[in-house]
Amino acid sequence: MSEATKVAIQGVNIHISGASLVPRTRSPLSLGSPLHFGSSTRLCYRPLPRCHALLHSINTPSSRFSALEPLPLPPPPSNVSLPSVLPYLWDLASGDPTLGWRLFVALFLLIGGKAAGIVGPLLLKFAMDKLQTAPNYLPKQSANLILGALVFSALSKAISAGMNEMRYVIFAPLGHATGRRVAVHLLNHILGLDLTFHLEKSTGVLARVIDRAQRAVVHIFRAVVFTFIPTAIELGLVCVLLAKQVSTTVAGVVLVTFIAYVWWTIDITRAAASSRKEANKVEELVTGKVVDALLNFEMVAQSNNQKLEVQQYNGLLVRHQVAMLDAERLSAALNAGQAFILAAGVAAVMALAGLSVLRGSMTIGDLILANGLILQLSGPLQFLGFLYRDLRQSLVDLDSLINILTTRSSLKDGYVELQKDGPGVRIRAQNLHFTYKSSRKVLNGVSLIAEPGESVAIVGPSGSGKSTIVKLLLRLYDPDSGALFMDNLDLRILTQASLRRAVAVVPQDTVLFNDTIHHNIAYSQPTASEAEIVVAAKQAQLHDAVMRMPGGYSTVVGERGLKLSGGEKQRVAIARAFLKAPRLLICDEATSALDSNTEAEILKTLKELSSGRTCVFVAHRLSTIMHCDKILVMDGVRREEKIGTQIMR
Ligand SMILES: Nc1ncnc2c1ncn2[C@@H]1O[C@H](COP(=O)(O)OP(=O)(O)OP(=O)(O)O)[C@@H](O)[C@H]1O
Repeated sequence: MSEATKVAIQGVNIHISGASLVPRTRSPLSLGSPLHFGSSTRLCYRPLPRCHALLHSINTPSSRFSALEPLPLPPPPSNVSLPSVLPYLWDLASGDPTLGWRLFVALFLLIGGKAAGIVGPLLLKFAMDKLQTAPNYLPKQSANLILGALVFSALSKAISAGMNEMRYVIFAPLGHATGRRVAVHLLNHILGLDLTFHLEKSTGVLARVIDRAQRAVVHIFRAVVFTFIPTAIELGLVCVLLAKQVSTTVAGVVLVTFIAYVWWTIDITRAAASSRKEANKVEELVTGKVVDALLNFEMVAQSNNQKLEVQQYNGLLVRHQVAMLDAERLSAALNAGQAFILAAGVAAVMALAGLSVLRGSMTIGDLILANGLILQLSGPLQFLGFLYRDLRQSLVDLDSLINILTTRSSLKDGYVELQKDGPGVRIRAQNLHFTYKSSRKVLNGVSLIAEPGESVAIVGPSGSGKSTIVKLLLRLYDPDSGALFMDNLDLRILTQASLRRAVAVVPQDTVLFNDTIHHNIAYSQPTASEAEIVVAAKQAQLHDAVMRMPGGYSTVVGERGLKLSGGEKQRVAIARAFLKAPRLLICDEATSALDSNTEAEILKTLKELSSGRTCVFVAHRLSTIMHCDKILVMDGVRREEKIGTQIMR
């Protein structure tokens, strides 16, 4: 190799050679002749199995509910106190076009329901007073009036309950829609965070946080809109009524009872919250543990570590049990205390009212009214305690939501669009240095130039940083120093979406979703037509294998479906890449897990795929890189002072 063909590598132990800097002329990919498309391609599809129908339904949201609302949503609350969370939820809910009329109708039903509840005891008092003072014989009209009052006082409870339920039906969709918006927002945010965040967080934990946040929003709505506000209104009405109709002392006793009840509820619930917080934390660990053990079952079984996994799981469950028992003890104290305060309040009111009746300053009707109104309040009060606990729990759950929503990606998105189409892309790496968080230095001055259409191999011992270069090329990380350019544009100024649109990766282990093979191929280009997917599968030499599957392209593959062989999985990745028609193709040890026959076949397909594109091949085997234009040798020796010049042809 002439000196001129060598590409200088700055830095210590990494070198690149250009086997030929003159791009080879490659025959353009011939797509047309062997494949015939059109209506006949539809014959490839067999009837959808049930599971596919289910997956299909997941992808087509009901028309009753809007699909994805435009983002962004309001900034998350600064803390999880109710005064901060409520405006946040209000902002979220106000995006719903039905908010106005739902609020109006709910308010009407709220007032109507509470009024109906209070009218009952009033009618009863009226009937009792009339009966008490009535002579032995009443005219028919008066008797009918009393009977009517008695009947309506009984019916008023049902009217009140009916209006309350209707209020729930009218307002509940808003709570659920807001919960959904939060969950969508959260998943959108999480998927936008960098790889470091995802590597640090367990998948199980993140799934749980999303689930809890969604439920927390629904609970907060239920507690605040359906209980706290209505109960406060009802309390006000009851106290005013008691003061006017019975006595201010009785109204005072009811108020004191209520304050004592709320105080006890808040005090004990606060104490229980820390136990629940601990229980939540451990629950996340428990879920993470189970998901990890089940996802990595093969590894667990191979290492004979079933016992270890179960032991660790049990240890976490014991911690969870302790925290839960603590919370349940406090919950028992809460319930008992609430019942006692309520009973004491009712007893005091009854004693006061009874004395007044004996003294003649109150009628039996007044006593019945006082009793009726207190009982009327006690229903929501008992519910209030339960919902307050729910609310506290929901606020604790929202804590994790805020933590995640306030986490920012360490990679700031760029603003320039990388062209999607073109014959390959020009890559320039300039003196790259990179260290993973809390790890040793991995890249120490890597430089490289690949012209459009050239193929570059990256070789080197395990751990020398080959895949790290791929991650930098995909901008999953930024280099600590130095820069990477595509089409002479720094990756940091490119939008991540346009960069990733122009790049396709065939990894060592292809990720398959538990979905149809059709969906799995289309994953790189979700808008692709059926015909395009079949073309890609044929180009990847996958079509015949798909046609042998029980459901053709509708066969569900992945962990919960049909298992594919290593070679078939790689062909799915290659079909994805064909479909995407990238400017840069990255094969990250794409054939290293395959036997030599399969490898040879896959390499043939990859060669076709790489034609006319810039390609980066990360490989251990010489067979994979023989055809490459340039070879970057990563020297795994980590002594920074070592400078070698190992050139491979
Ligand atoms: N997310 C990470 N956090 C910390 N260290 C990491 C991370 N990913 C990789 N490393 C470390 O960086 C070094 C380079 O890893 P990399 O995967 O780039 O090597 P490689 O050359 O591709 O290895 P192999 O051939 O085994 O795939 C290794 O020592 C690895 O342990």
